[in-house]
Amino acid sequence: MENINEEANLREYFLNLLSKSEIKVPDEKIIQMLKFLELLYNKNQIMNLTAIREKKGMLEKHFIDSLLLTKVINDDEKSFIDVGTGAGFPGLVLVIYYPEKKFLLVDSVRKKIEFINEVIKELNLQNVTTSFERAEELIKDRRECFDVALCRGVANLRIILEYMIPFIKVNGRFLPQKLNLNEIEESKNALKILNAKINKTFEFNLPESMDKRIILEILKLQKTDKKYPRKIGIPSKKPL
Ligand SMILES: C[S@@+](CC[C@H](N)C(=O)[O-])C[C@H]1O[C@@H](n2cnc3c(N)ncnc32)[C@H](O)[C@@H]1O
Repeated sequence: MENINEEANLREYFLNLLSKSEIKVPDEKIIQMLKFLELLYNKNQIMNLTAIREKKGMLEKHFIDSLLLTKVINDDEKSFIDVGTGAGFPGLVLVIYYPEKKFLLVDSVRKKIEFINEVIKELNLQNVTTSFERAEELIKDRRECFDVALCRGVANLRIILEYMIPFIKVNGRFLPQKLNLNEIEESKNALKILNAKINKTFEFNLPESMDKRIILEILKLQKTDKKYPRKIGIPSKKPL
């Protein structure tokens, strides 16, 4: 009985967050997202997947935060890569939200990708593949393949620009999520070298905590020189 009540409460809480954020999600996808939440919560008891340990916090700070991207993603964008997806944010939430789009979720830590593979199997998701390579390695067979690149919480903007811009097609978009605009100034050199520009910044507040969230829209203007990204570890040790 208690379980049924908890489930109903959480669902109500999620619906309320979605409504405050003006994000519409059909019923069958809500059910899938709540199953993903349950799997994450249970796995997080035995393995450190996220520092947010309670379900309501996960719903706001992981699920709603990931879904903010739906306000920026366009219908004609079909192929996505999420690097450093961790426990699946933002990528796996968007896999559920957009069954007609294709996703590649990447993390260098095998056990995180194994968790994601469990969720994919459990929810029978068909529009996603995964890899536990590092971005600097994976690029060799995925250069300029994706309409959109995603990356949340991985590293400073100038570092992730070097990881991500090479994956995107010319005229494609990189949509990193950030907490503030502080890293833009020091990323100017990286943007120039990688032939990319910041086109827009979108600002949001999470619906409960009111914490600020930023999504940057970065356009890839021309092909990236094949020497980028540099070898494993160099982008983070010696950022552009
Ligand atoms: C702080 S976690 C963020 C996870 C998730 N994106 C989120 O926002 O909850 C950063 C993740 O990036 C991964 N990572 C860092 N550098 C990477 C690289 N070069 N290639 C692939 N994954 C990387 C780490 O293994 C880690 O899981």
